[in-house]
Amino acid sequence: MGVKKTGLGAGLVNCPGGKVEPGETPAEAVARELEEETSMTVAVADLTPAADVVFRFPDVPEWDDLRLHFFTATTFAGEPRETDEIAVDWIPEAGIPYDLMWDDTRLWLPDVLAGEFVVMDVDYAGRDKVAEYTRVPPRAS
Ligand SMILES: COc1nc(N)nc2c1ncn2[C@H]1C[C@H](O)[C@@H](COP(=O)(O)OP(=O)(O)OP(=O)(O)O)O1
Repeated sequence: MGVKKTGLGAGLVNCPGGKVEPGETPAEAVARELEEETSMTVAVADLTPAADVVFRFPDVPEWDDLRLHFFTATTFAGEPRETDEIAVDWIPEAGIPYDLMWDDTRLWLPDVLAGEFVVMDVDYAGRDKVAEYTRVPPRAS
């Protein structure tokens, strides 16, 4: 993970990622974004679904709802390299800087790192504070 340099969430610490392009699965998008943003590579088959989180921003009408598909992997190639998009590096689990990340991350990433698959709905108050959240059953698609 690292400091995102551009776009939504610039200045926050986040994991590599980005939007799913037409024709891609979320896992294919993760593999592509990881390589674009860090130069590391991972095979789609080596990605494990780890979280499915929907964010709503009712106070910010110009922001659409977002759905985040988060994956983990233990098999990959390369080492993180800073790019124009994110200043990535390895961060030890005990040092994850939740105070510098999207406010929702602290609600689900610890359970993901403990091995759970997390499905959650999160409503923000304004642009940067979680108002409420709910763990929900796995979605149909
Ligand atoms: C509340 O919103 C978010 N919370 C969390 N925890 N993570 C988020 C949120 N919004 C985006 N993210 C993640 C998803 C990705 O890992 C990164 C970047 O997402 P984004 O789609 O904004 O990335 P871009 O670099 O703008 O996309 P492209 O590379 O496709 O242009 O942050």
